[in-house]
Amino acid sequence: MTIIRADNIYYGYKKNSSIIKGLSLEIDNNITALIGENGSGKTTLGKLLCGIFKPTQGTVYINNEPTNNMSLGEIGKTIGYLFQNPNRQIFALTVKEQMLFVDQIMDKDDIESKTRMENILNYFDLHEKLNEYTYRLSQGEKQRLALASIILSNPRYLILDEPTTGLDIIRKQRLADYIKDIKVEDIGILIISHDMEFVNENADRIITLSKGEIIHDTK
Ligand SMILES: Nc1ncnc2c1ncn2[C@@H]1O[C@H](COP(=O)(O)OP(=O)(O)OP(=O)(O)O)[C@@H](O)[C@H]1O
Repeated sequence: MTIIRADNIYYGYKKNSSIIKGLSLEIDNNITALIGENGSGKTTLGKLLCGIFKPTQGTVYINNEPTNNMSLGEIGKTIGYLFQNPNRQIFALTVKEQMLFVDQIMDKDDIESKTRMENILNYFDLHEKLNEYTYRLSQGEKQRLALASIILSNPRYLILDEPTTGLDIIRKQRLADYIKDIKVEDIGILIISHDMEFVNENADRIITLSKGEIIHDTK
């Protein structure tokens, strides 16, 4: 089932120069990896697919709906995006506040959402950090908190930009296990990564980008 579709999209940061050049792509709810050399446009494409950027030409569809006029909030109900730098995602003073912020947005029954929050924090080994200031967390802990808070909002699809950066071997394995677990729940994932070992072990499909164009797709 196609979740995200890009139809002949273009995007550039400067006038008359495109980073993404007439790219078309269909992504289903599998585990897809997006690889390519530095500067090939992976992060730019990830941000286009989740609506942070709007294409200068062409259209991105989510569940067959064009996203041109959708707000980031609307898209965010379906797609969760993990920034390459977790500092861009973490804005609350403490771990608990970061998680509760998402919770309040979700507007769910208290006990149910509290249990869900605790389970997710346990899963990412953050339960003992509940009252910790976020600025005191290590890079790997920030990465896990950013991911935990996205997952709490229950997205149908996840875009993870360099999710293994700053993770040790055990945490990387935990992330791989998590990816397998949520695949069972029918949540699709796009992993943007340079970590070929992680990609080869976990992805069902590998898309290679070069100079803003798809040059290889194992689908
Ligand atoms: N905010 C920006 N303003 C101007 N140019 C930008 C901006 N962000 C990215 N670029 C340029 O766009 C191109 C693609 O960048 P992008 O971050 O999408 O590549 P990437 O494949 O994710 O790279 P990396 O593997 O290094 O993370 C690069 O040449 C980069 O310098």
